[in-house]
Amino acid sequence: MIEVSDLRKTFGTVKAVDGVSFIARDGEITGLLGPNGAGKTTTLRMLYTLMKPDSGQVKVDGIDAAVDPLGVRRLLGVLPDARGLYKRLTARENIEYFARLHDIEPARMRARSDVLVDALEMRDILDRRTEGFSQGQRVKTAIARALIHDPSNVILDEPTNGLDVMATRGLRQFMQALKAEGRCVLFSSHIMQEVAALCDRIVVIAHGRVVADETPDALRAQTGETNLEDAFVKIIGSEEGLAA
Ligand SMILES: Nc1ncnc2c1ncn2[C@@H]1O[C@H](COP(=O)(O)OP(=O)(O)OP(=O)(O)O)[C@@H](O)[C@H]1O
Repeated sequence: MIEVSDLRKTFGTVKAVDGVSFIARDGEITGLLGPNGAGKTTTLRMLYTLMKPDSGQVKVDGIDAAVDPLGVRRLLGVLPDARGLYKRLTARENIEYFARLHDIEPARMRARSDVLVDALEMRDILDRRTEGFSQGQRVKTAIARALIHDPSNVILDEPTNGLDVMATRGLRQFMQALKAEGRCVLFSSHIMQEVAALCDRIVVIAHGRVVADETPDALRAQTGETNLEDAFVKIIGSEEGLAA
């Protein structure tokens, strides 16, 4: 479980994250939804301890990220916005390198790698150097690498960015499987349909603030819109009105 309370981060005069609080629960998919520049990536970076918040608290499975950042990292599998593969290495080598960083013994690493490679349908690219990989192939490799230590919490920054329809479908099924395994899955997106199709809970973020935190059905009911995209526009629109 990931608990975020009153998280804040300012860059110069830009309040990128301005008091964000929410809970992402185990066995659920939580979507962080917001327009470009809303503060999603900055929020996620603070969650996975890449960036220090100005204030506020992040807890993963009860561990405070400010007190024990390494402990938190062990509990997280992260697909960062910069996928950051080692391009001279093959997909397999990228995955194995992360396994070694996590001190996973070889037999366990092979077993876990096999599960991920099959689930992500990436056996055909496993022994190719990642240089020249398509977006979808890069995302698959980065996800396999991120989950090699079997983390109970999974954070994915815009996972379907740049993926085609088939790759997106595959990734959605994969995320649903992670949920079915009881993991806490948190991902960011600016695409309403994607969030609607996947999430148990939607945290809408605009101008660095949470403007809604609901189930998809509650979001529709709250805004009086049956179409989630209209609901989203209404929420973001009214927030912009408030901010003006
Ligand atoms: N390192 C940085 N230095 C200066 N400003 C930053 C930095 N990182 C983010 N920002 C600013 O903070 C705000 C939030 O950015 P962020 O990347 O978190 O948004 P986002 O919701 O992830 O957007 P997108 O969907 O476009 O990726 C933006 O105004 C952005 O320009």
